[in-house]
Amino acid sequence: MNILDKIVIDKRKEVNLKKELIPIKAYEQLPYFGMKTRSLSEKLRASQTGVIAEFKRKSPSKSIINDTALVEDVAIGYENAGVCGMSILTDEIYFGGSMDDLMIARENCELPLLRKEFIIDEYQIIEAKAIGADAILLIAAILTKAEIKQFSELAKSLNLDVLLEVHNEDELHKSIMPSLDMLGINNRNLKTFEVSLDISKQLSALIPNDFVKVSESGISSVNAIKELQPYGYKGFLIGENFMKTDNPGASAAQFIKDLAGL
Ligand SMILES: O=C(O)c1ccccc1NCC(=O)[C@H](O)[C@H](O)COP(=O)(O)O
Repeated sequence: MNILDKIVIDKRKEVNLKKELIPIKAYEQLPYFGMKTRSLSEKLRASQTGVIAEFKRKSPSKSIINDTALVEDVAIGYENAGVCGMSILTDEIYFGGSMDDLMIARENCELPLLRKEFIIDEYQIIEAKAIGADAILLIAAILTKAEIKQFSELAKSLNLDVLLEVHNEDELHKSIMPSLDMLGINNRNLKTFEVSLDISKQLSALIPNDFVKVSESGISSVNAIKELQPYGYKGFLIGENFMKTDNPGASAAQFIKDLAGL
C-alpha cells in the first residue's frame, strides 16, 4: 500500500472519531466561523513574487524537518518577509501538525492561511473555516470528481478559496470546474515522493487561464521560480526550503528579496 492510501485510511478513522466527539454545530458557533476571509488567490494574482510559505515540522518523505520552530514566530516572520500566504499542515500523524498550529498562526498574522490537509469529508471544511483558515486544499488523487464538486462548492459557500492539487493529466481533466480558484501542480508524486519541476512545466498549458496557477513542492531556489514564471505560474508553495533553516521567516525574507531583485 502506498503512503497516500495509508494517510487516507488514517484520516477517515480520525474524522469519524471526531464526528462522534464534536458535533458540527459546535464549530459553527466559534467566532472565526462568521468572520470575513482573506483571498489567497487575489493576493497571488496581484503579486510579482507569489510565495506561499509553509509550516511543516516533518513529512513522510523527509522525516523531521524542524521540530523546534514555534508557529507564532514563523507566522510573524513569514508575514514580515512579504509572502502572499501561509500554508499550515494540520495533520498530526504524518506531518506533526495540528489545528492549534493554524489557530495560533491566525492569532499572530493577517496572512491568508491555507489549511493543508487531506480533506475527505465536508466536516473538515467546516472545521477549516471555524479555526480561521482562508483557503483549503483539495487533492484530486484522493477524491472523485463528484467529491471535488461537492467540497469545493461547500468551501465557496463559506467564502473559502479552493486550491485543487493535481499531479498528472488525468487528475487535471477530472478536476477542472468553476468552483475552484487555484490549480496547483504538485511536483512531488505523493505515492513515490519523486520530485520534478518538469511536471509543472508539462501540465501548465492544460490549465485554463481563469485559474491562478500554483506550482507546489521541491522549489528550493529563486532560479526555479524564474524558470516556472514563463509557464504562467503566479503561486509557488515552498515548505522544506524555509523550514529546514533555524529561522524560516528570515530565510523567506532573503528569498523574496532575491526574487524581487532587491
Ligand atoms: O512532503 C511530503 O513528503 C508529502 C508526502 C505525502 C503527501 C504530501 C506531502 N507533502 C505535502 C506537500 O504538498 C508539501 O508539503 C508542499 O507542497 C511543500 O513542499 P516542499 O517545498 O517540497 O516542502
